Amino acid sequence: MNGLREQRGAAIELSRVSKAYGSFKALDDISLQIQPGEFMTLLGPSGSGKTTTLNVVAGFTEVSSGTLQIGGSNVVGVPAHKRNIGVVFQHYALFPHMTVGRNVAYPLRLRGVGKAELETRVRRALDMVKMADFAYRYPSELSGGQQQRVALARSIVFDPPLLLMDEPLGALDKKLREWLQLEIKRIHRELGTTFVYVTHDQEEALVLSDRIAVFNRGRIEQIGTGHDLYDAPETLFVGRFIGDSTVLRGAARSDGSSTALDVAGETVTVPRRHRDTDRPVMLLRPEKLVMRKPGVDRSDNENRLSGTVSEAIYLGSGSKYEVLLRDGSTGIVRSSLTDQSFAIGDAVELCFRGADAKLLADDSTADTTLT
Ligand SMILES: Nc1ncnc2c1ncn2[C@@H]1O[C@H](COP(=O)(O)OP(=O)(O)OP(=O)(O)O)[C@@H](O)[C@H]1O
Repeated sequence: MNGLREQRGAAIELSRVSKAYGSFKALDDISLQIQPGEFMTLLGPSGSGKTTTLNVVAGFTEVSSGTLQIGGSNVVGVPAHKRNIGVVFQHYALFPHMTVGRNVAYPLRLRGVGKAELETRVRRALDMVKMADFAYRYPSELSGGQQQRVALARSIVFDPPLLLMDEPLGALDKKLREWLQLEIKRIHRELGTTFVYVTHDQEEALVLSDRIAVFNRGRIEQIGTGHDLYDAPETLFVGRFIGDSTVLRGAARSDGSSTALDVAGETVTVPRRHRDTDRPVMLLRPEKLVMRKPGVDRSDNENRLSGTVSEAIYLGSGSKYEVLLRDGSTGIVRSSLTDQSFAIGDAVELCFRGADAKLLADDSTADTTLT
């Protein structure tokens, strides 16, 4: 038997996978490569295809077209129970009539593992999720978070090279969720197993993942590290889904090396050309915007937009402000404790350097699909 620590993760490769239900495409030509031992999160709004993708990998859903390899082997057509994958769902699905110990031992019994080895492995899996003291309890005697830790122990006890988790923390309160996120991260590090994790919560995705695949309407919009997605979103949907953002729209003009937008009579400029085919928008992260009282001097290459503070949210370490712009859209600014503070109703200017704005193609689905 290999120790848990020596377990290597499996590589996964989905290539041009589609899944249709009648004329509806739940997955529309998805390609995704996951490295051995990687923590990959599938992130997106409800109905975007995350669970369908996970179910395809698990073998619970067959693809309509495309290929799927796990550990270098083609597994299309291989039934779920022959794929040797650990799975954890949102609802704990422990057997209520079995103790914690027997629940965790179950996958080993199925595999005919002998008593001595079974006991060692169950103990080790329960140790890993810090539930060793609960081996003789029944699921009904555990809290939701404890049940989910037992479900996790049951899914790793047979050393699967791949662990799939579908919103495993979705039913838990925020504090517990944040603590278990760190536990899952630690377990991933200790095991070296490949983890594929489904969530609609972008903060959770940022905390956990090596890389994130952002889903929208059955397609993957972008795959990258949290840093890539925040700093260099390739689409407006990704820019809006990850982190806070201000989106500026208006009639566009390009003069070869720069693009200007007319936002309700105020012109803002970025030093880049947009693609001729695009209706361009500018996306700004809160930390790239500076809020000032109107009329304060500015540097030459600074853009400014007038607005009115519509919301002030105290965050402890600073404040977050929403600013109603002239065109009716909302700007989002973050300020630190040392900055000047503003009150709702204050007239302000939002200032930014053109180089700090992302120029992206407009996409009408980007606003409506936020969760
Ligand atoms: N068996 C099915 N028959 C018909 N449509 C389905 C079936 N399973 C899923 N769908 C549809 O496929 C789309 C993708 O569903 P999926 O469960 O993958 O979304 P999701 O991103 O995981 O969403 P959620 O976060 O709400 O679980 C949805 O529109 C869903 O209604």
